[in-house]
Amino acid sequence: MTANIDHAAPCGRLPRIVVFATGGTIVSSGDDPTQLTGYRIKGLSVESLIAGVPALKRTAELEAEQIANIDSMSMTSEIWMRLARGIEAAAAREDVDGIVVTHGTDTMEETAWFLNLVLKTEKPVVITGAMRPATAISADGPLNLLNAVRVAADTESRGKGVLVVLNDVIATARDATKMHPTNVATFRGPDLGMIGMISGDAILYIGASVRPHTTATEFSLADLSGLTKLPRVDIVYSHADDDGVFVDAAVAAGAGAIVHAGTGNGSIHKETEKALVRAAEEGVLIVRASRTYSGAVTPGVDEWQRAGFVPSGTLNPQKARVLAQLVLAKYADADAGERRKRLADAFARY
Ligand SMILES: NC(=O)CC[C@H](N)C(=O)O
Repeated sequence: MTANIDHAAPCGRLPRIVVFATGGTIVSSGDDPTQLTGYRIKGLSVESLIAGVPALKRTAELEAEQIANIDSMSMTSEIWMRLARGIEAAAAREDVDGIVVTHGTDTMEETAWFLNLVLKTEKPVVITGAMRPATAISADGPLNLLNAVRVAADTESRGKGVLVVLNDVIATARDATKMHPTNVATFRGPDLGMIGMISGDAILYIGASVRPHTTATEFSLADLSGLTKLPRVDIVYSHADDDGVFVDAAVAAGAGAIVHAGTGNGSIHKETEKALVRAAEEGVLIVRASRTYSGAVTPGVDEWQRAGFVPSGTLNPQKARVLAQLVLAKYADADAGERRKRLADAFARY
């Protein structure tokens, strides 16, 4: 069904959307319009971004809140928690119809996935950013922001989980993945996660995620109330000549879980396997993900299953890491066996 923004405003007033800004390319500046890489955040604020898109005024009543102003490769779980608390407070307000988050694209998928698992709201939460800095020729940020606000203002976007909107695509937080370092069509790939599109000013949904999200997950901000950051989980990336050095380093650094970004179907080098089995025996949770970035990782050989390694299914390594962090946070007091069972259940469910 098509919903046009002109028809989405609740009874005679413009929808009220709260924009939470965290930084990213969308507020970055180059030295001149042709500088498309190597730019930096140089003091542009979310207000200046909004002021540069006059059409926003006709689309929604906007409120802006700056949560951070960083490049998202330096994102932290401390910011995630602050952001999630801000969103929940805004979403609880009766006069607020939707939420937009502006964010760098590097870790956008991780932030979106975290929010998708913990937020307890049916109101639309849309995350957007840009691939070209605000100063660039053909900057993509202004239209992405306008489209994100349109999607957040559309009543059809309610209850769909956190949505990633970039380059006219509406994708689920679960499946959207950054696939290109510079192209504006970076969120794409074999498992794109696209459930809708923006065509002109029309918003067209063509699907929905069947995995539980937001109000239907076991996770919430209440589980994280005593924490200033999420538990440590490291990703170890496999390759020829691999060995257990980084696994041992992760255990020594206090990792509660390790996500192994294996070759192929979550495969593990025989030298690394010894270190992972040792880590599992010490109670560290082990997730087998894949560096192939598509398809599903299945349970694998008997030895891996006996050691309690959990296959990541269709979650990529960085999203598997976030899910493992939430399991560790929620089930911190459980014994190792129970925690591992919760982890396996979470990967099967979400
Ligand atoms: N296109 C981008 O947003 C990437 C720029 C920056 N590295 C960030 O993620 O914030």
